Amino acid sequence: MDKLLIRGGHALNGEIAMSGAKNAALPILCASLLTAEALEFSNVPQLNDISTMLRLLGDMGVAITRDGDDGMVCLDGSTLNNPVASYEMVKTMRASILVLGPLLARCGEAKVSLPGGCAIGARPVDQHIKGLQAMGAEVKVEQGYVHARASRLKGARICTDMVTVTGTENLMMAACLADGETVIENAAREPEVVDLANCLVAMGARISGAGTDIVRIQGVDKLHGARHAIMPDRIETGTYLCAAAVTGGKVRLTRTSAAYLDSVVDKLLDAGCEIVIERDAIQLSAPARLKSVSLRTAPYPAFPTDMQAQFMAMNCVADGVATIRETIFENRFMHVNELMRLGANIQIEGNNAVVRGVGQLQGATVMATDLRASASLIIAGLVAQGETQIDRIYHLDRGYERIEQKLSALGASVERLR
Ligand SMILES: CC(=O)N[C@H]1[C@@H](OP(=O)(O)OP(=O)(O)OC[C@H]2O[C@@H](n3ccc(=O)[nH]c3=O)[C@H](O)[C@@H]2O)O[C@H](CO)[C@@H](O)[C@@H]1O
Ligand SMILES: C=C(OP(=O)(O)O)C(=O)O
Repeated sequence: MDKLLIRGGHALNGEIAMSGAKNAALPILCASLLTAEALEFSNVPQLNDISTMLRLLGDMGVAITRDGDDGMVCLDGSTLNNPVASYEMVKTMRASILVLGPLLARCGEAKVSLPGGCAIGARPVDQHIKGLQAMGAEVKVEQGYVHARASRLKGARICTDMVTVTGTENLMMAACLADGETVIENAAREPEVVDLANCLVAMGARISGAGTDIVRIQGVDKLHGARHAIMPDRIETGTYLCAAAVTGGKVRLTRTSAAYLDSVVDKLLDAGCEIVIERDAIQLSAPARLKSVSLRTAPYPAFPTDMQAQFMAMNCVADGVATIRETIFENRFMHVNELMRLGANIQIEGNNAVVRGVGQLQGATVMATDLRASASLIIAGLVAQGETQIDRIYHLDRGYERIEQKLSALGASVERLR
């Protein structure tokens, strides 16, 4: 199993380009299930989750052409013949549930394994199922699989119990081919939902309100082929900003946008960083010592849960005491014990973590437990004295494209041990 060895103490300086967003690319690839015409996507990141999704779509009969080097992926759903997502596929990637809505809408049936819990929480999919039932689907959950049938879905008014990102995406895709209008209330406003909606509209869907909490979809008989460029990864961007901030560095991140990062940029300014926003780049200059910043995670446009662990790592070496409140996932503090192995001072009280900044972290061997926890350990390792070895980095390869090359290009000492 691959490990990462980091020799801390190098300030990150220079310029690197950001990749396409994992969490936009995953639902957008699933949109290929909605049409028999070809789709061409650019800026698709090379990540394990993307390979898993392409394998899953391939299993279902979608024809795939991928040019790894330039992020192009072409999908042709005219040969779709197997509306089934097996446990073997789904267990490695929760986002596989995103095939449920489009499969059902196009094929009239779908059999998709329940994703099950994961390190950060139970993550049920009851809202996805409730929404499809409201659209007239007959849904049974048996032997770990969701079996859904509907000769044609019917438009419906759906109000989800909580804001759910993939739930909104699944229902939005299903509604594109439903009979009549679907209204999703309490919809997720995440930029990735908007990117998916833009792609669906390019395919002929009739969607309004994406990016607000009420999305309206007027069903059409069929969708057609289209081209779409995946949006930049705001979480990858935020992660490199934190890495530069913690090491006292100065970086320019290109092929990205600050437009989706207001809450993160605000916290970095509060921490004492200087930030220059360009049209498709962001520059950050770190202060000699960061100030602690408290935060509370919540659905977009509030502070993203996917950046919580990275800010926790920054706060470990900042001046002062920060309170970090996680409100989205019930178990997203798995990185805390590992950060403490590096000398951090953190106390957990329910869904609050109180972080008291220390003068210096010390390198140690730590274990990555989930994707963003892994990122937080890298950030901590970059500023720790001596060597930090991070085990189980397969989590990292799900969501960060060429991370050791990108960090090395900024002057970090990072080595993959195989
Ligand atoms: C592939 C992808 O885009 N992943 C993102 C997506 O995950 P994902 O879409 O899985 O997360 P959700 O927005 O659905 O989850 C939000 C909360 O709602 C709960 N819930 C959700 C659906 C449901 O049917 N029932 C239910 O109880 C979840 O357990 C969680 O507590 O949004 C999360 C929250 O921004 C991010 O951390 C993930 O990176
Ligand atoms: C939790 C994440 O991803 P997923 O929903 O795919 O597990 C993430 O991107 O931080």
